[in-house]
Amino acid sequence: MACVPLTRDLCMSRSTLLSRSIWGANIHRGLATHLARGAASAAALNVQPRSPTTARSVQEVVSDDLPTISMDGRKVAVGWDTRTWSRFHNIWLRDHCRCPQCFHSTTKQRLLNTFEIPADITPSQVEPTADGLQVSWPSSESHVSLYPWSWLQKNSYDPPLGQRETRAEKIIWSSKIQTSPPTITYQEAMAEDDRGLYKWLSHIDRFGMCFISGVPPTPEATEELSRRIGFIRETQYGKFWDFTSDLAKGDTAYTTLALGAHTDNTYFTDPCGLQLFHLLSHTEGTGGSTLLVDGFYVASILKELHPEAYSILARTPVPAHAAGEPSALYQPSPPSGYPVLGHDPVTGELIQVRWNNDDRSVMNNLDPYQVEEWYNAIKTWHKLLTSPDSEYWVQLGPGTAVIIDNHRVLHGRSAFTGKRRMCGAYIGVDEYRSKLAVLREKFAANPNTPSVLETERSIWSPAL
Ligand SMILES: C[N+](C)(C)CCCC[C@H](N)C(=O)O
Ligand SMILES: O=C(O)CCC(=O)C(=O)O
Repeated sequence: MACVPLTRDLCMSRSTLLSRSIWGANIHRGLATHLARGAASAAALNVQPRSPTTARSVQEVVSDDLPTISMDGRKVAVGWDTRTWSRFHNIWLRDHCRCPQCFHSTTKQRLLNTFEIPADITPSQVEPTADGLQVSWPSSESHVSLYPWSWLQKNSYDPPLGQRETRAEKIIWSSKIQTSPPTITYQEAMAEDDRGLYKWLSHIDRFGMCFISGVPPTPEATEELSRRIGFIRETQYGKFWDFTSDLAKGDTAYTTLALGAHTDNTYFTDPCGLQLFHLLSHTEGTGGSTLLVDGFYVASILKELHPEAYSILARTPVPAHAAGEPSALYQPSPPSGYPVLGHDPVTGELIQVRWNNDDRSVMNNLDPYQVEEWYNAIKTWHKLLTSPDSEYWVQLGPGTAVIIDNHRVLHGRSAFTGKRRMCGAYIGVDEYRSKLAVLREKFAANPNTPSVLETERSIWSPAL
């Protein structure tokens, strides 16, 4: 649809211009997608109509269903309906051009030199099209950008429209989950079409853990299973671990001691994302049950019943160390550590639990007036963690592995006697979330559109 430039920064689509008496010539209707349509009033746009046209005529203008577009100063406003407008800075739009000159269509990396965009850049034309908002930029050779409406809605920042790629809803659980814990079979997990792998990772994403039944009771099969998700995260404990109570490594996991509910790697800046355990054998003794606790469930109760304690655990950094191996002395960066309850700085949602009281270092950063309330807070936290309502005890055995989200689910074990052989692996949180994102692209895409694997990954992928 050709554009008829009206003034420096305004344009009307030719058909719109010819077929309508347009209110405030810089207004046209656009694709309202699933949103109710309605006329935008001049007041809402803070725009002086170019001709004495009432808002009503704007409503009459709704012949096609494209959003209303307006430009004021350094922004383009998109009217999704009478109450819902998004404003995008010109420089922001230019910076996010996805044309092949500005954005590498294979590597999905920005090619445009952001820093050469004039601070006062203004479109020479803006036009709503069925494919999205089309913006022409003043330059020696005309440069046209196109922004799909759904992309603009997802990435609207003024205001946020709540259409961001939200993570799958979390299903928080108590000890009652033992009646039907999330489980997949080894065959499903290993199936080459990855559908079972997607089911497995979707369970982990929702529940924070998942059992895998029918696993051949060998370290080799367990390692192969772990690698289905991503490469194994190597640490001072090695890559794939196969351990017992021989203090082969300087950590109480390599003893017969009980381990209270904890998350691993609190001494790392970046604790592992997933941890898989498979008990290969336990002979000549008893005990060694596995403890699982949903840290998000316990945090939700703490927040409800003890908001002050929640707030202290959410803001007080906790130092930690791993110093049992002569060749290693781990502390997080910064050494002051991170709070027990970590939150998304944008959404405020709880996204991480970091808790290992055994690995906790010296609390030398506490506000002197905070010391006792901090200890009261962790006592309250511990009381909830160790309640029968929270603790899910399960006896693992050869053939049944369990994988946990180490940013959410705490684990532990009861003391034991005899010979007990456990194997497993860490997977990095980014490797886990990347694999889940790729599988979601493959399987959760709109069934009416070809799988993204048959086409290029969209340059409009919500993750980019
Ligand atoms: C898993 N594996 C047996 C290899 C090591 C266990 C290390 C446990 C450590 N205290 C932590 O909480 O991170
Ligand atoms: O031995 C177990 O069952 C668990 C050990 C443990 O908690 C760990 O390795 O982090």
